[in-house]
Amino acid sequence: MIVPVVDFSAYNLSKRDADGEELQSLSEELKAAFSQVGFVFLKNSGISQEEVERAMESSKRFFLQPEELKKRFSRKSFPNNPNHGWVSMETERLNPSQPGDLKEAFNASQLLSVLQKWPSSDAVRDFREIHTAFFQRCQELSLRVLRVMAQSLSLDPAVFLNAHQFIGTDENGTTLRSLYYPPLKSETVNEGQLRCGEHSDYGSITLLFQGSEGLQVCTRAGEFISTPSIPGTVLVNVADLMQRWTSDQLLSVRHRVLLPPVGDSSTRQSLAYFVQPDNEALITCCDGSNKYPPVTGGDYLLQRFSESYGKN
Ligand SMILES: O=C(O)CCC(=O)C(=O)O
Ligand SMILES: [Fe+2]
Repeated sequence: MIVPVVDFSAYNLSKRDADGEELQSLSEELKAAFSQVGFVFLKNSGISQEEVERAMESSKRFFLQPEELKKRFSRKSFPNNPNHGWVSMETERLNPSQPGDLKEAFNASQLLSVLQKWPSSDAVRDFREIHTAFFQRCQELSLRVLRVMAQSLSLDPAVFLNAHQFIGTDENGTTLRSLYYPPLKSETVNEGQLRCGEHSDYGSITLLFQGSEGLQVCTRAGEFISTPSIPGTVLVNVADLMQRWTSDQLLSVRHRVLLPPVGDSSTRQSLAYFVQPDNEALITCCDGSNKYPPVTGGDYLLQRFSESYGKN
């Protein structure tokens, strides 16, 4: 199994609308990828490699600051939005049966909230502006992908869009997460510990921009295979709530980030844009079946967060 590369030119962000025939063939390619592999590389999406590098470079300056400075922005220290902010090394376990992940992250969500706190010391003065702009570009692209996905299942093209109307506000949990995997010494790594434990994502879809290799994706036969990092593309995957929404027609697949080889002290960066349905959107199986009970986007997300961060 390899992750297919699909050309998104027909509905590229610089285009106002798409030609009907081109859109139809794009939707067929996406359906094949999402129903068989769960992941697809999109090329010519409209988000440039320069935009990705700018966001990664600004994040890296934040992560390289002393711990005390980062702590001021810790996740859970903002009562208005418990998900926003910095996550320190080994705090999160995406595979709850294994030790904490060897990564740091910064989650940005609810951009429009005036209460949101953003890093603003000299080294990271541009952090808010760059992350907000990148969030908005990812938002535009995700809505386009969701529209094509609805068409791929012969549904009303607006069916997924209607449940993603409030991205960026406090009524929607969509998050841009910048990830930094620091250099590791193999002596200090615990048994079973990874850079990012085996998991599937929670929401509707995820856009992932990787600075280097390291991601592995699980095949239907249960074997993890390494994916390349292809500059200029965005890796898109179906997440758990979308699999449930589509009554398992589209697959949310487990993935993980491996440790670097022994003696390799390189760092790794990625940007993950986790698209979530609106908190109040009621997700019911889109084929009209009752394979899964209806759940709201907000309740589903809270339940999944409590599993990966523990109860405290
Ligand atoms: O860093 C990566 O490449 C993947 C991260 C990931 O899968 C996640 O945070 O959900
Ligand atoms: Fe993931």
